[in-house]
Amino acid sequence: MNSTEVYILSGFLGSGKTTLLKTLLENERFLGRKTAVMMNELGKVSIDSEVARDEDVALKELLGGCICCSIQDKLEGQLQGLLLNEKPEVIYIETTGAAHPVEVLDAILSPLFADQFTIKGIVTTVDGLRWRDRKALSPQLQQLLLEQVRHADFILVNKMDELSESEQSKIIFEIQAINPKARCLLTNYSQVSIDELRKLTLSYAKQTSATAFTQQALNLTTFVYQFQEPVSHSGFEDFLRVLPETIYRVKGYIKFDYSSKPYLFQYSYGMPFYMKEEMNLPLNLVFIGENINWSEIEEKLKKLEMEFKNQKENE
Ligand SMILES: Nc1nc2c(ncn2[C@@H]2O[C@H](COP(=O)(O)OP(=O)(O)OP(=O)(O)O)[C@@H](O)[C@H]2O)c(=O)[nH]1
Repeated sequence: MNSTEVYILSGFLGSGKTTLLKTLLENERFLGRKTAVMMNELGKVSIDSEVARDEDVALKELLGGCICCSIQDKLEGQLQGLLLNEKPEVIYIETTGAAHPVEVLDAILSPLFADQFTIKGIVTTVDGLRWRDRKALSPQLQQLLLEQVRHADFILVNKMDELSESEQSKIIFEIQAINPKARCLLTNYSQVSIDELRKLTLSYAKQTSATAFTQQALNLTTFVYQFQEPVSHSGFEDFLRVLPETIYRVKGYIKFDYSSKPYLFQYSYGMPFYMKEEMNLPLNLVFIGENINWSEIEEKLKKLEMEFKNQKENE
């Protein structure tokens, strides 16, 4: 099955995410791809959704909370519904301006279907004026602006028309200093070509050295491991003990040597958590991290599975 491309549109309130979505949907209409949109708004009533009122675009709205915290479960259900019923080739997820990028990725990557996605990247719009005057914001909001820039893979410094040339270069300089890996573009009304975005890739895939070389280096990356076998619990604990600190999140289902049912496993900033499940679920483990060599992680997990298999054969 072809995997669905997913783009996360992040950015502060009023920075131009909906305008960007409009641009992208126009591009998609031209390309003729089956497109779906998920919009998340903090309020109970959607204001922006008419952007996607096109019979060719499947639209899901998540209202009344932020996907990165209060309505994660609802998001999972809606994404699964979209995948099953609409089978889109591409999904655009517009987050609320208050969302933190790591938490959004976390919310989207359900172990039930993460292997059906190719997360292409986090596209962040920055309101140039807001950035210029950011010192007037509360420290928390300044921090959120910074985090949205730091974790982005593609940054649109928007509302260029409102800035002088020297302000434009100063902002680009500041943003590139915070996130040198992201592509950074100055835009008016979030005008960007979809071809530029399609060059992004955030999900780990086995790469030949040639493709790895041409691919853009990204900050946050994701990786899905599919277990074929149970593993030893103590071996898995050893694996966790030496996980790099920049793996922020691991979640999914895992089977241990002593139980026929899988466990839901959650790991957040160094803390593991296990809960026994009553039914068999796909044994996918989803990882989110920064600057990680995922092939090393993959090798270690494979080794754990092999060890269990060999041990069983010797019994
Ligand atoms: N002057 C100027 N205005 C812009 C530009 N891009 C967007 N806007 C305007 O800025 C306002 C906010 O744009 P949106 O695209 O709705 O921003 P958003 O990030 O979706 O906003 P929220 O949904 O509130 O988070 C709208 O009135 C846009 O027309 C730009 O490049 N220049």
